[in-house]
Amino acid sequence: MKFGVVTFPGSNCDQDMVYTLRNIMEQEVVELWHKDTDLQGVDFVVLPGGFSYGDYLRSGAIAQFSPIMEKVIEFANNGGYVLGICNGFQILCETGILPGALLHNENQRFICKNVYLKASTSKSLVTANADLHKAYKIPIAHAEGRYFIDNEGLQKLKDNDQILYQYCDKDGHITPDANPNGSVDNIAGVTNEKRNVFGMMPHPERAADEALGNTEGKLMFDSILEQVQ
Ligand SMILES: NC(=O)CC[C@H](N)C(=O)O
Repeated sequence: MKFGVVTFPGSNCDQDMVYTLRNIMEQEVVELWHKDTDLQGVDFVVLPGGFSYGDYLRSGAIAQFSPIMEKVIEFANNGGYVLGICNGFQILCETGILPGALLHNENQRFICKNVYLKASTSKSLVTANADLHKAYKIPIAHAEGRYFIDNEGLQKLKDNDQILYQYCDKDGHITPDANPNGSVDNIAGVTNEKRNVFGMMPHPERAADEALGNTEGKLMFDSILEQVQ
């Protein structure tokens, strides 16, 4: 599969993503620049984590207007696969392709630590392989990760089975104590109604290499490749 990883000024997880896709998952990867207006025929676009445009105004608020985003939005609207990790998720919410918004963490601090996640549905490319009863240990690193959506939007997410991941404790219980940032319903990731766009705050690409001592994030990439190929 041919992946395109977009770098914005201020992205800092782009090379982690390129490394994981190219070296661990052994896929073809095209490195795309925010000023590009050609997706070079990729099958799957990834918007990586970081601080695009310095997180000015709000994380993702400026990146959504990058030249490449016009193409990414067109690609997504035509059914193309798009995955946003952390800042990528923030950008996708800013564009409105994904529902909801990412607000400042409840404690108003940048949080960098391992958390536990549970896949909430197996009906998606990224969670198809997940054991719905297992808590996966994946790192987070963000200041604006508190997922917010109004009650009507939340109901719609639930009715359409669009919640991908929820924060939980190590035994898989979804409790307020296991919620690192104050997200509505412990939500850590969502998909769109058409199920071709995915966003999540945790970083599976930082937990995919044995050298890092945790490969629980690799499952998500395995899942994507198994479903699409
Ligand atoms: N690792 C990331 O992508 C996090 C950066 C993000 N802009 C924030 O909320 O702090």
